[in-house]
Amino acid sequence: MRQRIIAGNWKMYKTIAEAEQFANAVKQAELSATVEKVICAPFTALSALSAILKGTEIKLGAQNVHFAEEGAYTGEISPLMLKELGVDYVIIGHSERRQYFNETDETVNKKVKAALQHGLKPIICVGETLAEYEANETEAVVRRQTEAALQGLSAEQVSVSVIAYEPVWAIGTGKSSTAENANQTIAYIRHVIASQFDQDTANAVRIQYGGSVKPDNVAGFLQQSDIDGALVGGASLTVEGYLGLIAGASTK
Ligand SMILES: O=C(CO)COP(=O)(O)O
Repeated sequence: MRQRIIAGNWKMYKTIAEAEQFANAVKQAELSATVEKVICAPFTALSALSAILKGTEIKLGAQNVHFAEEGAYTGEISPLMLKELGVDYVIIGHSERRQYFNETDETVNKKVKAALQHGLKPIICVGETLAEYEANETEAVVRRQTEAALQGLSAEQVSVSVIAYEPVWAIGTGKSSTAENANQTIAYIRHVIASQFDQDTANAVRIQYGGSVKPDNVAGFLQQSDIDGALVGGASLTVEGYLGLIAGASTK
């Protein structure tokens, strides 16, 4: 049985003070132990959050990482720096980074390998654009992105990774995919992994859905056969929203 995982992707929101306020509020709450809980915060807030959340079940994630340990890469953050901050997960290949910052399937693969090499668990984002969806290219796109991201990994490394299927047309729009359609695409991604590696690895890897997930729809996604969690933007920014997502993900 795969453990459910809810990750909040705060994107470029929350100053350190706002992040501290959020963390101090959430750590007071009774949280379901069955769901793995992650907050992917801006780099600037990671140190403060690490101190506040130490000893709680809430894990820290980053939203990007460079593939080099160090070097002349102005503005970048290395896996070593994230590990030093107590970060467990790192989002790699988010569609906003593919769209605005030239992230490619090749750089995603390099970053995934570097993250795993330094003990970070990648949350690897795949998903089609609206144009690709309307052209019935969803499966071709997620196959290409998944195979490229996982190329050269061991079965064990894939098993500890997380994939996030995020149809770009559902991100920030309020128009999520249906639970059934999301499950169909995620089952296809699992099939791709079974072909690239083996069925046991495909059965072990956790695959999230992301794209307008809210406390009032998260349970519907998690009740699907192949969906193991959610990667959530907007709804994870408030304490009430984040707690609601955890509660919704805890229902059978
Ligand atoms: O991009 C997302 C998470 O990485 C989804 O964002 P929303 O939940 O705001 O649609």
